[in-house]
Amino acid sequence: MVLETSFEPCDFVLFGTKGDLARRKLLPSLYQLEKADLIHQDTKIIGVARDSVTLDEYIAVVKENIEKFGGEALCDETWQRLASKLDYVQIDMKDIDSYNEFKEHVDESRTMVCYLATPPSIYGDICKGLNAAGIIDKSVRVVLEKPIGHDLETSQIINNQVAEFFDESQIYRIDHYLGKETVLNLVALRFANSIFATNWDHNCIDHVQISVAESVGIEGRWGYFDEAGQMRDMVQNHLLQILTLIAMEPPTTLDADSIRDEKLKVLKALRPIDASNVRENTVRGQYISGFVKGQEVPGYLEEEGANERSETETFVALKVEIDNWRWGGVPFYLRTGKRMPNKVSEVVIYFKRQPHNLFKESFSQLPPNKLTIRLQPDEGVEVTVMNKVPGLTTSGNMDLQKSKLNLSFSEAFKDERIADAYEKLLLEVMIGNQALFVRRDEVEAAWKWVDGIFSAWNASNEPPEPYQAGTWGPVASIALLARDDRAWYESRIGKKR
Ligand SMILES: NC(=O)C1=CN([C@@H]2O[C@H](COP(=O)(O)OP(=O)(O)OC[C@H]3O[C@@H](n4cnc5c(N)ncnc54)[C@H](OP(=O)(O)O)[C@@H]3O)[C@@H](O)[C@H]2O)C=CC1
Ligand SMILES: O=C1O[C@H](COP(=O)(O)O)[C@@H](O)[C@H](O)[C@H]1O
Repeated sequence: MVLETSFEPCDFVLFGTKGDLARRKLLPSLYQLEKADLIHQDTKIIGVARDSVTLDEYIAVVKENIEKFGGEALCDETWQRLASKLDYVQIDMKDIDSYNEFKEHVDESRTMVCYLATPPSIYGDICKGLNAAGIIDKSVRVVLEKPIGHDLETSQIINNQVAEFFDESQIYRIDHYLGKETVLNLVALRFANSIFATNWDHNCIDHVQISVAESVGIEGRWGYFDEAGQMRDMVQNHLLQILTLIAMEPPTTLDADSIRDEKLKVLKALRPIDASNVRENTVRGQYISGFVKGQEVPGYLEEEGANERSETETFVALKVEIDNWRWGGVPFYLRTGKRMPNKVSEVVIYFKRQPHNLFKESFSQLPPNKLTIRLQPDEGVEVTVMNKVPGLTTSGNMDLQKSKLNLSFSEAFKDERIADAYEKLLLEVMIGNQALFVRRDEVEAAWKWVDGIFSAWNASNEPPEPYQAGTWGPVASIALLARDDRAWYESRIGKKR
C-alpha cells in the first residue's frame, strides 16, 4: 500500500514561537529540514507570539536560538533560505478579535499547519480565534503538544474544545518519542525480521524492561513540572507509547489507523493498578541533593521556584501486566526518573532460558538471551548470545562465554546524521501523514490507566520515597524486580556520557 502524502507548499504557523519548546527544539528542527531541502521552497513559516517586535527583530531572535540550540555552526546559505520564509504576527492568543490581523498573513488557498507550542489551556482559545476569523477548513492541520490535560477528564475537555473545529483526521497529537529513529526502528526490527517476529510472545519472552533515565533535573520548569510529575510528563505518553510498539499485534499496513488500532488494543489490555495492588506494582520517588557527573546538584525541593512541601514524583517504576493472549505472564517493568547518573533510554527483552542445560561444566545455569535496543544515546541494537570459546581441550567439554552481536548506528550508518525526533515529526505533519501521531482514543486509554494509579497513590497517602540525585532511584525500585527474582539491566551504569 502507498501512503497518501504530498510535498506541497504550506503556511506553517508556530503559535508560541518565543517559548521554550519552540526555541530549543522546533526552530532548530526547521533549520535542519531546510538544510536537507525538505521544506518546500514556497512554504512560509509564521511565528506567533504576544511580543511587539518587528519582523527583522524576530528573524534575529530565531537566528540566535538556532545558533544557541542547533548544536552546530550555522550554514549561511541554509539560514538565508530559511530566513526568507519567516514571518511574524503579534497577537494575544486569548483575544478572539486579534485573529483578523493574523488572517492577513496566511494564504487560505493552501494547507495551513498550526503548531500549538503553548500551554494546552489556550488550545480552545486558539481554535475559536481561527474559527472567528473564518480560516478553518479541511485543509488546516492542528498539532497539539503533550501532555494533553492532567487526567482523563481534563484531556476530554481539551480534546472536545479542539474537536469542535477540527476532525480527528486534521489533528496531530505529538509524542516526540514516536519521531525518534530508534523508537521507529522497533517496528522495523519486529516486523522485518522473522527471527524476532516468530519469537515475540509469552512462549519465548520472559520479561521486558523499559528504562528512560535523564540526568537533568527539571530545567527551570518547576511551575509546569510540579503540576505534572514524572508520571504525567513521561509515563502517560512516552513510556506507554514505547510499550505499545513493543507489545502490539502486527498492523496490516503502515498506515496511521492500522498502527493506532493495534496500539490502542494494548493500552486497553493493561491490567489496572489500583489500591489492591499499587504497593507491589509501583514505586515513586523524589530526588534529594546529590552529585550528577561530579557536579553537586540541589534536591527537587530546593530547585528554583520550589514549594518545599511538594510531594510530586520525579521518579516512577512500574510492573505492568498486559492481559492478552500474547503477553499473559510476561511482566513489563518500566522506570523513568530525573537526576539519574546518565541519560540512557533502552529497552531490554529477556528471552526465556533453555529448557535443558548441556553445558553445566561451563555454566551451572545458562544465562538468557537478551535483546537490547539502545534508544539513546549510542543508538543501536545488541543481542547477547552464548558462544563457544575457540580452542582445543582434552576434557571433552565446551567452554562457553557470553558474547554480544552489536549493531551500532554510528558505525553502521557512518554517513547518516540521526535526525532529531522533532525534525521527523514536523516533516510528517507537513506531508500529512498521521501514523506517528497519537489518536484521541489512545490518549484517553492511557489517561484512564494512569488515573487509576493516581487514585491509588492518593488513597495510600504515602509521600514519594527520597533518592539521592545521581543514583538510579529509590531502593524500592530494585525490590520491585527482586521480588520476582529479577534485576534491572544496568550495563551502562557508571559510563560517563
Ligand atoms: N519545553 C519542553 O521541553 C516541552 C514542552 N512541551 C509542551 O509544549 C508546550 C509549550 O511548552 P513550553 O514551550 O515549555 O512553554 P512556554 O511557557 O515556554 O511557552 C509557551 C509560549 O506560549 C506563549 N503564550 C502563552 N499564552 C499566550 C497568549 N495568551 N498569547 C500569546 N502567547 C501566549 C508564551 O508567551 P509569553 O512568553 O509571552 O508568556 C510562551 O512563549 C506545552 O504544551 C508543553 O507541555 C512538551 C514537551 C517538551
Ligand atoms: O517530553 C519531555 O521529554 C523530555 C525528555 O525527552 P528526550 O528526548 O530528551 O529524552 C523531558 O526532559 C521533559 O521533561 C518532557 O516534558
